[in-house]
Amino acid sequence: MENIITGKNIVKIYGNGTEQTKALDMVNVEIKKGEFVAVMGPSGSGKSTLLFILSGMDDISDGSVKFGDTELSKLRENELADVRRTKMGVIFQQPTMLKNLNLLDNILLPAVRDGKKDTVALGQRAKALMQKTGIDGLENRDITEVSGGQLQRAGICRALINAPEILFADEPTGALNSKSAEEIMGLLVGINREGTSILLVTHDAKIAAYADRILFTKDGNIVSELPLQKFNGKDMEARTEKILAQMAAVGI
Ligand SMILES: Nc1ncnc2c1ncn2[C@@H]1O[C@H](COP(=O)(O)OP(=O)(O)OP(=O)(O)O)[C@@H](O)[C@H]1O
Repeated sequence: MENIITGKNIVKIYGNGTEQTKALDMVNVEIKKGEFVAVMGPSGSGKSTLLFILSGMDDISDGSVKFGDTELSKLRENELADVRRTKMGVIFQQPTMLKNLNLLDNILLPAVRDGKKDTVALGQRAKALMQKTGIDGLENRDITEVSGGQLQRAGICRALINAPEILFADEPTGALNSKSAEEIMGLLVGINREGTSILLVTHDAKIAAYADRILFTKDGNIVSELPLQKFNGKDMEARTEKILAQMAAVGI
């Protein structure tokens, strides 16, 4: 299978002068098309930095990141913005939605920015995504009038509106109760089955257990990885145990 993301010798240094932090230190990483990869590791080990770098939201200090055959650092700012908006989706712990727009308009925003003119098709796509994620009927709600779980579902719809090739998710269930978290993970598994690659950052082994492969980070490096079978709705406990055992083995 082809790589959707190839990172080589990635170095990320924040700050300058005496106040420098090396957040990533020669990281090599590959994500295959269609893969669902989770990144786990202690606080400050570089998980979010890796997600920011691989999604082009932040630039590297050294090394290279390719999206397919495209070297991200070689793109002009507007070219990178286009790739990010049309081929990548991002969700965070707390979706940042605009307060003066209803849920539907927030979901449509990346497509409107993309200049897509076929508003009927777009409306239908938004409707289908809202149905799939279980928030149809809430189109006209203000973002303050929905639950955290519903807002995260809207965040997923927004991330998928331009049919991205990869979804980056940084602690997407971190603010949710365990039932909502399970439902969101079920949605992500479904999205992955339909072909969208996923890179998920989490500190929770139960959440990482939905992925096909786990990368473990420590002190700015990937120090270990664990391949799993594709999740088929079973063996959740055994998968979680495996992850916890490997974390203990590598001392994280
Ligand atoms: N904008 C920034 N400026 C300076 N240092 C930063 C910045 N962002 C992150 N860092 C530092 O880089 C290192 C890696 O941070 P990062 O947020 O990637 O870790 P993480 O594994 O995602 O942590 P957490 O689980 O706490 O979110 C840490 O030492 C952090 O303090």
